[in-house]
Formats: sequence, structure tokens, C-alpha cells
Amino acid sequence: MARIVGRVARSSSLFGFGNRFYSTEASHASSSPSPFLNGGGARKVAAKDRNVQWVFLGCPGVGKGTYASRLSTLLGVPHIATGDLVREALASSGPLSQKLSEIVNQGKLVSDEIIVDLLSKRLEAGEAKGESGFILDGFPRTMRQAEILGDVTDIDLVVNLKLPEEVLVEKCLGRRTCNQCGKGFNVAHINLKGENGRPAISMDPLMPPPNCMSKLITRADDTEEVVKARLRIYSETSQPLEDYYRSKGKLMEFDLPGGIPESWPRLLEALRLDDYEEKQSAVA
Ligand SMILES: Nc1ncnc2c1ncn2[C@@H]1O[C@H](COP(=O)(O)OP(=O)(O)O)[C@@H](O)[C@H]1O
Repeated sequence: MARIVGRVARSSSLFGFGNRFYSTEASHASSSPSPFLNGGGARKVAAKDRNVQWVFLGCPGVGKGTYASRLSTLLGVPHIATGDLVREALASSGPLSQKLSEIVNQGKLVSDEIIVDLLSKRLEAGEAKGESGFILDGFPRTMRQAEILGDVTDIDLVVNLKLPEEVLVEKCLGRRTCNQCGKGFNVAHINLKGENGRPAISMDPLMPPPNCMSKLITRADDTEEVVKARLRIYSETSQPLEDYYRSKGKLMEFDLPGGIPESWPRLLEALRLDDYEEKQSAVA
């Protein structure tokens, strides 16, 4: 762990993702050629020459977006959420948007081809802007996606965030986004009693400021029925992914102890990033 985190975030370095998913340069032989890879693997850049390449796993509603976004700001790497890429594609007009809306509104997963295409384009656009490293949120969701990712780049660390299921449904139903500033909030009051060895969990709502209050929107797929479908699909697909990254020694399990005020410092400690800002300013 310390070794992984010790390599954290250099302010400028080579872009770590090499030739993207659609590389035509066969610079390493892939053991499981992907139909998306267009005939080969990609150059893998040594971890010491690039920023962190982390993945956040966790059920819908666990807070992957919140913690991945905070860490991306801290480490200076892009936070790339495939759910956001899907929602952007949904908001655009055209045949893809129609195809996606049916799938997403039922809580189902988008095909590996579509999701890899969206992610690939996002990474290419980032590379063109000089981005380095990434924190992926919501990808990979299937073993096929994990294999494709593993073919093209090295993942340094996979953080698996966990919360009891009762809390996840309430958190999804409480999610709100301001349609003007784009910030996310949560109006749910969580108060789960501790029982059978499980600690109590309480989370205060993350209320929007008054000027966002009248502009709040709820995601179309955050209805109780669709949330439950998403949780079911997640639990069916996540086990092999967790096992895969565990077997590679990359999985860090993290039980969230509560809301952001309790969880954020503990997560930084677990990642050995608690004194990161001080160290950065000492080096600068
Ligand atoms: N890696 C992925 N593979 C397939 N579908 C995805 C992937 N990432 C996002 N999606 C689609 O976008 C929807 C929203 O994703 P996301 O915002 O990550 O939601 P959540 O984690 O709350 O379910 C998912 O329900 C799914 O339809």
C-alpha cells in the first residue's frame, strides 16, 4: 500500500494511458485480444513516470463519485465517471441517446462496446489536454471491461467502498443535483442502528445552499424500483471483479464509517494520504 501511494501524483508527467483502447500499435501481445482493441495492446508507462491510475468500486449510492472527486482534486488527476459519460451521451440528440435511455432507465448495464467507446474518447480528449493518470469511477463493471483495461494499462490500486444495503437505497433516493452549478447533494437523513456486530451509521444530509434549492433535479434512474435493480445487478457482477483485483493484490476494502466528515479523514489515512497536502507544500 505504502509503495503504491508513495508514487502518488507528480504534477507533470507522461500520460499514463499510452495508446488508448483503439491502439493499432501492437507493442505487447495480449493474452485475450479484445474486439475493441483493434489488433493489439498499448504501451504501458512505468508507474514512476506517470500519475496515479486508480479505480473506485462500490455499489450505487455508496459515494464513489464524492470520494473519487475529492481525491482527484487532491492528487491533481482527472476523475472519470462512466455514469457521467453515459448521461452526457443521453443528453445529446441522436440514435445513441435513444438506445441508452431504454437501458439506463431500467437500471441495466450499457454494453461493453459502448462504454469502452465513451471512455476511450474521454481519455483521448484528456490526453490531448495533457491530462495524466486518472481515478476511474464506475469502470470496470464487468470482467470483460476489467480485462480490456488490464490489456491497455496498469491499475495501481482498486478502492472498494462499502456501506450496508439499507443505507444505499436511502442514499440513492436522496441524491439531488443542481442543474445550474452541477454540484451533487443528498437530502437523506441516515440513522442506522448498530446490531449483530455491525456498527451504527449515521449521516447528515448534504443540503444545497439556498441559491441551488429551486434548481435541484433527481436522476431519472434514482427511483426505488430502478435503484433496487441496479443494486441487484451490481452485486451479481461485482464479486468476480473484487476477486480478480484481490488476486492481483490491488484491492483495498474500505467500510465507510459514516458521512463525509467521519469517512474522508479515515479514507485519507487508509490511503496514507493524511499528510499529503503538507508534504506537497514542503516540496514546492
Ligand atoms: N462501466 C459501465 N458498464 C456498463 N454500464 C455503465 C457503466 N458505467 C455506467 N453505466 C451505465 O450508466 C448508469 C449510471 O451509472 P452510475 O452513474 O455509475 O450509477 P450508479 O453507480 O449509481 O449505478 C448505470 O446504471 C449503467 O446503465
